[in-house]
Amino acid sequence: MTVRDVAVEILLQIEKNQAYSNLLLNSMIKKHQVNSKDISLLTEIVYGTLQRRDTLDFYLEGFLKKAKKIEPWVRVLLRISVYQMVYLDRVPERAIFFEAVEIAKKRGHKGISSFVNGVLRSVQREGIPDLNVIKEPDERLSIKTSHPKWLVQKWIKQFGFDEAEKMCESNLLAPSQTARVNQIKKTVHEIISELQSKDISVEQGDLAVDAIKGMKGNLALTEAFSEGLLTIQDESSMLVARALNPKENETILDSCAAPGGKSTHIAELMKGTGIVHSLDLHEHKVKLIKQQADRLNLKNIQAETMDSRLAGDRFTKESFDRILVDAPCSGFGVIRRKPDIKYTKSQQDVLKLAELQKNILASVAPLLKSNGVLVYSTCTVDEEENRGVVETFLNEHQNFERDESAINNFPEKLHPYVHKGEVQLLPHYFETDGFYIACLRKKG
Ligand SMILES: C[S@@+](CC[C@H](N)C(=O)[O-])C[C@H]1O[C@@H](n2cnc3c(N)ncnc32)[C@H](O)[C@@H]1O
Repeated sequence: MTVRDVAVEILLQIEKNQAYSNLLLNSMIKKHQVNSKDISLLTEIVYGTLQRRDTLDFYLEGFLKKAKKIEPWVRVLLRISVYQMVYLDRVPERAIFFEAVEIAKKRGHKGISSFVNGVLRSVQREGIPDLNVIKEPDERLSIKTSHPKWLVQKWIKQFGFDEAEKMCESNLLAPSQTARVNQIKKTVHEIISELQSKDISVEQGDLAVDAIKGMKGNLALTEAFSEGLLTIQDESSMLVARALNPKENETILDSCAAPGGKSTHIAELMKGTGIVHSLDLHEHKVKLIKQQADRLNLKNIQAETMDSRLAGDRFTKESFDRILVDAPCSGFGVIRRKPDIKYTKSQQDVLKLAELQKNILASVAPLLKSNGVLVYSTCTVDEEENRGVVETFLNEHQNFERDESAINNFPEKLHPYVHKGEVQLLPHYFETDGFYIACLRKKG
């Protein structure tokens, strides 16, 4: 199968089965033994086409008017072809046309291949339509950046038009790769010079003191990763354990812990002492926490499969020094990494998730000691989750208050975004994931 054959197959499965783009891409690369030089083109076509799906449909609309019903695979093929024509300078148009026609012949018949050829030739001849013909600003932003209109309208209401526009545009960029240094084993400077001596160019991160950035290629394949010196993690996520601020020998609950990014960070900050109880609802995901703890040689993590809404049946009241609720959320902060999120998540999902987050917080709150710290975090930017959930929690739990101590020690460049013990990072502020962190304390 050629790169474009595989791209059509992946995009079709995402559409039909709502498969996760990142997981499916990795498994298809393995299944079809895509060679390393083709992986970047495949990734670019799959993510680019997915990121710009609605824009591409808008471009194609005028050329498809006379067509009766278009089969899903034909639409996907046209989308990837127009994506390459419009956004990828280095791919010659004759290669795009030739491959599109070959795929259409293989998957369909001669009639379909002439149809595909005809549509693409018309796009080439007449050019793509100007997006400025869309008069309504919210509709134009929705089509231009390929975010559903309800979400664009919600973000305009929440952040204002300019901020919403910046966020939608930055969601189209490729995510950066950062890693956390396991500071039990090496300092950030030691790791940087070690990697540089192997011609891997890296530098210190911008926001988190544990971060290195700028690496190209797959970090999971490096020696430093398999030796447990590094964990791939976005810098915004690294701020969560710093906000929790665990101390050596403490007892910590991480109530939604898989795949273990933050549990392992907490365990590292405790230098392998004390205990981190890491819960997750799904058994297969709990295995991932154990794998990460083993890779990093962390003995102070105890991972268990459990619904954290039932944690009160398993643990005694007031038994934890600190609790983290890194909650299941809509994920609107990680659209760069998982573009499918913007098409699959609905406002109803947001409301359900906010309810689940409130229930998890309410269940774990009694397990925290007096003066203990509760951190609630999400990788979303949605106000009905995030701030809305914290406000409901504080109204219903008068024995809790906002806690500014740890979050005020964040690097100075974050200060404009820190307010009363909470921080909302949007992806365009520092090219990180969009992330929300709130620190609360149980009154003594
Ligand atoms: C945002 S992810 C956690 C990421 C993790 N903290 C990390 O840094 O790697 C949310 C997790 O919550 C889990 N989850 C969802 N509902 C849950 C529940 N009721 N109890 C425990 N875990 C739950 C999901 O399986 C998912 O792994």
